[in-house]
Amino acid sequence: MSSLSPDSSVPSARVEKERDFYRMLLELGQADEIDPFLSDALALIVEISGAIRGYIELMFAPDDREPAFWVAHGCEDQDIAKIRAAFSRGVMAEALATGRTISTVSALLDPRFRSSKSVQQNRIEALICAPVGSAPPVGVVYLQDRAQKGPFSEEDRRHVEVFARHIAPFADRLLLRRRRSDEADSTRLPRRTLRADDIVGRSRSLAEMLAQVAAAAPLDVAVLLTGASGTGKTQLARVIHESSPRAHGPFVELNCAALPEGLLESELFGALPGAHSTAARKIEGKVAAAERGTLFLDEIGDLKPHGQAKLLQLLQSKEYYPLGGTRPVRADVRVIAATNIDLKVAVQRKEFREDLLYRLQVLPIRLPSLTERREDVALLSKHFCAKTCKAHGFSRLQLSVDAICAVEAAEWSGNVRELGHAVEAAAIRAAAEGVVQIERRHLFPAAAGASRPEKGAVAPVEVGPYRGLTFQEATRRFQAALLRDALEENGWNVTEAAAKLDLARSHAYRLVRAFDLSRR
Ligand SMILES: Nc1ncnc2c1ncn2[C@@H]1O[C@H](COP(=O)(O)OP(=O)(O)OP(=O)(O)O)[C@@H](O)[C@H]1O
Repeated sequence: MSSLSPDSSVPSARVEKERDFYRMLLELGQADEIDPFLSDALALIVEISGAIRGYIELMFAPDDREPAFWVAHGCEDQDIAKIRAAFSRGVMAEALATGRTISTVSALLDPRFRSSKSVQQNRIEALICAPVGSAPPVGVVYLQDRAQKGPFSEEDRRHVEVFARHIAPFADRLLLRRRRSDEADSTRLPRRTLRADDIVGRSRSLAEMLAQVAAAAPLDVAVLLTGASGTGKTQLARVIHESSPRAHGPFVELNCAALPEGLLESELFGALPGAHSTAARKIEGKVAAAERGTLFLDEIGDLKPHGQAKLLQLLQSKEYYPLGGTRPVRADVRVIAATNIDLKVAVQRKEFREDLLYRLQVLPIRLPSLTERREDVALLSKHFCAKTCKAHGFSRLQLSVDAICAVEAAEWSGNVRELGHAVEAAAIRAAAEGVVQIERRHLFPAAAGASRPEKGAVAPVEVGPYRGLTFQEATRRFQAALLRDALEENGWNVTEAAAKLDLARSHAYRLVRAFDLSRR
C-alpha cells in the first residue's frame, strides 16, 4: 500500500489525517441539526486542506439572487453581502453550471477568471470550488487562499470532492426543511418590503403587525407604537426608519421620561448662545439632528404639558424656535412615538392632550405581547442564545429540547426583553459548566436570585428585615432597596439599572422619584 511507511505497518501522517477526516465526517453526520453540522463540517475541510477561508452556499434555484443557506469560515465580517463579494462569483457560477470542480493556482493569472472584478479586487490566488449535489447542483463548497504558499494539491481536491458528496444529502434535507418552513411563515409577505431581518418570529399576530408596518413605512406620516414594555417598540421604530425613504437620513432617539421638564425645549429644539446659563455655545437640538431622517420619541406618555404643547406646535407647523431664537426654523423630520401606557386613558385623566394624540397616531401600531405570540418563544430563545454566544465568544451552545419546552411553558408577562435576559443568563451558566447544551436547570435554577421562576414557583427571599411591617410597607421598602442597589451598582445610571432589573425606564424614573432616592 503506497500510503504506508515503507519500513513498518505504521500509517503515514497523510493516512492518519485522512482517517481523522473521514471519522470526523461520520461523527458530524450524526448531528440532528443540519445548520451547525454544516458549519462544523466546513471548519473541518478548511483545516484539512490548509485553506484560510471557506464558504458553503446553497440555493433553492440556480438563478436565485440570494442563497437559501450560507456559512463562512475564516471571515470576520458577518454581512453576507460582504462575504459574498470577497469570493469569486464567476468561479461559483461556473462550478454550478458545469457541475464540475474548479481549481486554480492563481485566479489572478488564470485567463478564465482574471478579468472578474471580485478576483481583481480581492487579489484571489489559489482556490477550489466543488459543486454540491448533481443534476443540477444545489450549491458549492468553496475554499480560498492557503496558509502556506502554493496551490491546493490533488489530494486537497479529492478531499473537497468527497466532502461535497458527503454533505449533499444534508444539503437536500436542509433546503427541503427551509422551503417548508418558509411556506409556513406567515410573516413572509410583509417582510419582503421591510428591512426586518432582526425581528424574529413567524406568528400570525406578528405577521399582522408587520403588514401594518409595511403599509406605514414608506409614507411620511407620524406613527404611534404602543405595547407593553420590552415588546420591541424601539427595534420596530428603527425598522420603520430603515424601510422608509428616509433610510439614508439620521435616526435620532429621545427618551421623554428621562428628560427634566426644564431641559425639554433645548434638548428638542436646541439653544442659541446665551439662551440659558449652560448655553455658552450654540446647542444642536434633536429635531435639527434628525433633519431629513426620523425622530423617535420614546415614552411619549411621560411628556409634560409644556413639552406636549411644543411638540404639537412642531407637528402642526413643521417649524420650531430654538431657545433664544426669534426666527422659526423649518423642520424636515418624521416623528415616530412610542408608549407603554394607554394614552386614551391619559387623555381622559387630562394628563395628555387629545389634539396631540390625534397628530401622533395618524397610524397607530400595537405590538403584540409575547402571550399573544407564544409560538415565537422557541425561535426567539434560539435567537437570543446565538446572540449571547456571539457576544461573549462562547462556542456554539444549543437549547435542549427539554429547555425549549420549559421556555415555551413559562410565563413571560409579554416581555421579549425578559426572555432575552433569561436565555442569556442560562447560556452563561451552561458555558461556565463547560456543557454544550442549555438545559432546563440553567434557565430556572432553584436557588434564590433565579431569573424567571417557572409558572407557580417563587424563589425564596430573606424576609428578616421586613418582618413586622405591613405587606405594602415591606414591599415598598424592598423595592426601594432593590432599586438603590441596582443604581449603586450601575453608577446611578437609571437606564442601566432599569435594564438590570428588567423595568421600563419610565417606571424606574417614577420609582426613583416616588422613593426619593438620591446618591448618598
Ligand atoms: N421580535 C423580536 N425579535 C428579536 N428581538 C426582539 C424582538 N422584540 C424585541 N426584541 C428585543 O427585546 C429587547 C427589547 O426591545 P425594545 O427595547 O425594542 O422594547 P421596547 O418596547 O422599546 O421597550 P421599552 O418600553 O422598555 O422601551 C431588545 O433587545 C430587542 O432587540
